[in-house]
Amino acid sequence: MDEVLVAADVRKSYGDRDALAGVSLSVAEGEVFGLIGPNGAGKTTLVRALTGTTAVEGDVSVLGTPPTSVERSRIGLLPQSFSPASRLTARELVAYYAGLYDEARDTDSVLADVGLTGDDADTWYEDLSGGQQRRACVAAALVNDPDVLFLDEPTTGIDPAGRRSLWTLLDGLAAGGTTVFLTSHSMAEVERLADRVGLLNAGELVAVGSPGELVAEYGGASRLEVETDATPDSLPDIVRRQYRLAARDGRLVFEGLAPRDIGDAVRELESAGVEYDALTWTQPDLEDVYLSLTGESFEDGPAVADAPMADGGSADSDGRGENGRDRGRGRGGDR
Ligand SMILES: Nc1ncnc2c1ncn2[C@@H]1O[C@H](COP(=O)(O)OP(=O)(O)OP(=O)(O)O)[C@@H](O)[C@H]1O
Repeated sequence: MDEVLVAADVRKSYGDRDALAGVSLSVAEGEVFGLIGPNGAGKTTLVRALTGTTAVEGDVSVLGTPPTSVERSRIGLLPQSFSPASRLTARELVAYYAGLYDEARDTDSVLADVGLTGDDADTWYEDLSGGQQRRACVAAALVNDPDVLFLDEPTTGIDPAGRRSLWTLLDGLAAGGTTVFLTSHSMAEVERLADRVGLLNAGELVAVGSPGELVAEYGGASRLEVETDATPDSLPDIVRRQYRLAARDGRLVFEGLAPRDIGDAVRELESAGVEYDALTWTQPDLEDVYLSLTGESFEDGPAVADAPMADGGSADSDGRGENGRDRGRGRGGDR
């Protein structure tokens, strides 16, 4: 398969700060590549390097040529910060961008793809909600039916249903051969969409692989968490010898417990007279990979995942992301 995006030892510094400290990667045609990493890791700088909107050291090629030489109509870009004229309706905005290309998709059909129909399409940009504005911006990036689509945090501020419909849209585009380079703070989004994921930390790409590969390598083991006052020390020796036990966040944890062994572990607890309020079996996911490789925890603040974002995005109202996992408990230092 052809390599559509190639970065070789890309470096970018601002003063004495290295935004990119020698990043190399390649993305194949039709691949969805998800870039994750903490705030300030260099994700937007890498998108800018790949789109030729900032000068960098090292080699970058897009569709086989330097990014500044690629035919404009073949690239779609949704920057992280995009502030179109506020006194245009969503329809006028998309039509404006359509007019920049010799050939473009039908404005109404692109608006429908992002879920902006009826009155919303004829509402001034400044009067749309934050999520509707983001949808309009996604539509503007799609209108030229690009071969390569760069989306820098595309779903920020978009509600869960809107995110899912956008994910379906991106699935369809990738299936049709569009190469998608996506940055996101939503691990659920990246796990759901990306064929491969790169984790950028302090300007360095510290891991690249499919979500499954990364989870297998860095995600740690599955575990059973028991809400109880019991601690490992309070359990009989025979149980302590048989299981890898830990006490964490006020819970008793059976580390590395496979689903088929849950019943036996619970029977052991009951025969030891342990009282518990709840049991949760957890399989590691991309969030665990992120935490283990960045050393962050979700108690560190709103830097990651679906936590509230400065530009208007927000966590689901109960603080849980799309995968329903509790974001409130810090687990980064646990493994
Ligand atoms: N124009 C600039 N001038 C000076 N420093 C900059 C500039 N753009 C980025 N930086 C710095 O480069 C580093 C990487 O920034 P970048 O925006 O690429 O991070 P990011 O991973 O996209 O962050 P976020 O998740 O917050 O969007 C940061 O330390 C940032 O302060």
